[in-house]
Amino acid sequence: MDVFSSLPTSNEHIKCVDMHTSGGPVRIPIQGLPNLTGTLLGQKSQASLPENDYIRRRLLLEPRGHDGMYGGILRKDTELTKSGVADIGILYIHSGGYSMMCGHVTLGVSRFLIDTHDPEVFPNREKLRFDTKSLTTELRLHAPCGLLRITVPTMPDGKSSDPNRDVSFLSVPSFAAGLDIEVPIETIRKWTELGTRSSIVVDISFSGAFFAIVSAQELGFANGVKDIRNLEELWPVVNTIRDTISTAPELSAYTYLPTSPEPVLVNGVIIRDSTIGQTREDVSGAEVGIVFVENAIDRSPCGSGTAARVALAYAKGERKIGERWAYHSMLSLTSDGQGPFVGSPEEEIVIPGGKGVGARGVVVRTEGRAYYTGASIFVLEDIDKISRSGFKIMELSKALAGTRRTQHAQEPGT
Ligand SMILES: O=C(O)[C@H]1NCC[C@@H]1O
Repeated sequence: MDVFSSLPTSNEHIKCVDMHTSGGPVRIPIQGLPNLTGTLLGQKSQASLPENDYIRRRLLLEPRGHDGMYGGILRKDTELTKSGVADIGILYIHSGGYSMMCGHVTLGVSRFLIDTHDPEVFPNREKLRFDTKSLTTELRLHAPCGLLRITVPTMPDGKSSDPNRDVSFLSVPSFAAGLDIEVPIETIRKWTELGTRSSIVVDISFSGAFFAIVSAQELGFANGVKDIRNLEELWPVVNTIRDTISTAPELSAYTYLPTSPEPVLVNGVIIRDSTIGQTREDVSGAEVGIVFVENAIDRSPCGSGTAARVALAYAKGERKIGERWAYHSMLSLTSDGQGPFVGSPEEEIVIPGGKGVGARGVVVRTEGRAYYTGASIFVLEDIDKISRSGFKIMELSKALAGTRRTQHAQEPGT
C-alpha cells in the first residue's frame, strides 16, 4: 500500500473508471484532465483537440492500454447541454482517434453516469428523471453524431444502476444506404476463399457511422464464421472492401449523409453469419457478426453496428417494428451466449434529404450490459518520456525509418 498511496503525489495523475460492455473496454477519465478548449462536439471539437491528443494517447495506448482500447471523455458544456436538450456530452476516443458514435461506450458510460453523484463529474445528475414504476432512469447524451436517448435500469432507491438488467439507447436516425452493391475485387487483392470470383455483394447501412455489411459465406467461407480460423487474417479482406468503397466514386456515393456534401468514410466492415448465434425466449432470432472498426476488431457486438444492421434488416423487410434480435460477437458466442446486444426497430421515420432506399429509416433501440472492471490512477513521472504520450508498437518501425533517414542525411559527405 505504501507505493500505491504515494504515486498520486507525482506530477500528473488522471483518475479513471474502467468498465467493459460485452468485452468492449470503456475507460472513463473522471479527474485530472486539463480544461478542454471549445464547447462544441462533432467535427469542430475534434479539430480543436490536437493539442490535447496526448490525453487520448496516454490513456488508451501502451503501456496503459492497447490497440483495442476505447473510452469516453465527458463534456459538461456542449451546445445541447447549454440549451437543456442534453444532460451531458461525450467525446468517444479509441486507440486510433475519435469516433462520431460508439454504442458499447455509450452503454457503459450511461451506467456510470447513474452511479456517480459527483457534481464535478456530472452536474446534472440529480436532475435526471427516475421512474419508480419501471425502475429506470432516463438520460440524454450529446454524442458527436447527435442526441442519444438512454434508459438505465436503476435500483429502487433511484441512486445506483441495476447490473442485472440491460441498459438501452435509442439511436440517431438510421437507414440502409445501399442494398446488394457489387464491389469489384482487384486480382492482386483477392483472397484464397474468393476462388475464381472477382466481385462480392455487400450492403451499406448507417447508424451514427457507416458500415459495409457482408456475409461470411459471400466472402467464400462456405460454412460461415466456423470456417474462419484466424480473425487477424481477415484484415486484408476488410481493408480491400473499405478501400474499394472509398476510392470508387460509384461506391462512395452510398456513403453520403443526406446533409453532407462529401462522402463519409466507412467506419466498419461487418462480416455476419445468420446461420449461427444463440437465440433466447425474448428475441425472435439471432446472428453473429465480426466487426472490424477503425484499427481494431470490436470485442463487443458493436452498438452502432447493431443499429445499422437492424436498419438494414428493416429496409429489406426482414424485421417488424418492435421485433427484437440478438446480435452476437465471436466473444459472446464462445462465452455461453452471454453478452449479445439486442436490437429492435423502434419507429419508422423519414430521413430528410435521404434518397432511394435511404429516404426512410428507423430509430433503433440497442440493449446491452456493461460491468465495472476497475478504478485506476494513471501517473506520469517527470523524467518518463516513453509513457508521456503512449505508443503503438506497430507505429515504431515507421518512426524509426524516419529517424534513420534524418541521421543519414546529416552525415557529412552524404
Ligand atoms: O459499439 C460500438 O458502436 C463501437 N464499438 C467499437 C467500435 C464501434 O464504434
